[in-house]
Amino acid sequence: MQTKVETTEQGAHDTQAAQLPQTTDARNPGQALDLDWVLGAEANRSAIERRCATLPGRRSVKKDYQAAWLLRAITCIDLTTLAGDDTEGRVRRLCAKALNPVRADILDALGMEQITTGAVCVYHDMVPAAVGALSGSDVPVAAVSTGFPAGLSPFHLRLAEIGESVAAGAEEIDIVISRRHVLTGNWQALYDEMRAFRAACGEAHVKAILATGELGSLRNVARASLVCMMAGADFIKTSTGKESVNATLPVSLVMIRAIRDYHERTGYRVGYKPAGGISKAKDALVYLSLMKEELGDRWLQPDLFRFGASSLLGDIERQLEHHVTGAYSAGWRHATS
Ligand SMILES: O=C[C@H](O)COP(=O)(O)O
Repeated sequence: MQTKVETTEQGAHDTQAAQLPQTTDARNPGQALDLDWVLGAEANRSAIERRCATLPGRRSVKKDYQAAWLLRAITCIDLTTLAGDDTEGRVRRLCAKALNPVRADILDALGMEQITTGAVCVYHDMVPAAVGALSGSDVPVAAVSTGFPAGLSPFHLRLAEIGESVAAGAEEIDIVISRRHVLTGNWQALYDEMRAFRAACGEAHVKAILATGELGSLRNVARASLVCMMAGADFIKTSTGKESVNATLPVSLVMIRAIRDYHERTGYRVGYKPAGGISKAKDALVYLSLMKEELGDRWLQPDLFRFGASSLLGDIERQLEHHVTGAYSAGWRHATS
């Protein structure tokens, strides 16, 4: 029997392409824990910091393009309130803002239809108020569960909390991982925990909060990102917003490259959510351009990218108003709740 032998360079490329997994829009099912892959993940801090240092200084998009990017950023916000003094009234006001994030006259001037934020993100107790306020819309409620923000409540209670949030109508669950599993290199324990959280979520999508400010090194961030994706995370998220260091560009680059690696090896796209301390429109533009450069346009959609932010929307709306009127209004005019 004759076998076809590839002799041309193109033939070699075709063979290589045939070996790559097909990209799919299906939900990431996860896979077995691959420790060789995890332990092979490294992060060169100085190269990462050099790359990130070039980002904010870069000429950014201007005028109408900038307005379009800012509107896109709004559609990717998980509009968040995670405060001990949250009330149902505050959550209802936040939901009203999520449904109408930009004033009609500004949208008219930009020639845009109504948009919404990507989701509203609240504590478990506030889920019913948010679900009620958003009913009839496409805006999902995301609940922070599993003993947010420390994630140190008994494991069975963390699983039960997920179940209760889903039963109350949350369509997205932001879980917090046990940092100690990462700090002690217990990747199997992290994988098992994440797998159990994913199973408890059922159809609800799960975002794995790594709390990167508490993981000790960028290498740990890379490894924890891979383990959570292998265990079936739909999104990986930087922070709770409660750590002393939250979303940063170097951490983002490491996580985004882990997402790229996972996609190249498995064909599954996992989403990215930087969270905590992102409050300026210009920072949002930097994150969007980082996503575009590292992962491509497909990751600029709300099903694959979210900002976890409580005050970003106000600054974006202020910048859009300036774009339309030429004047800046006071920041307090753009409060979100
Ligand atoms: O997940 C979202 C964060 O808790 C929001 O943090 P932020 O209040 O600093 O925007």
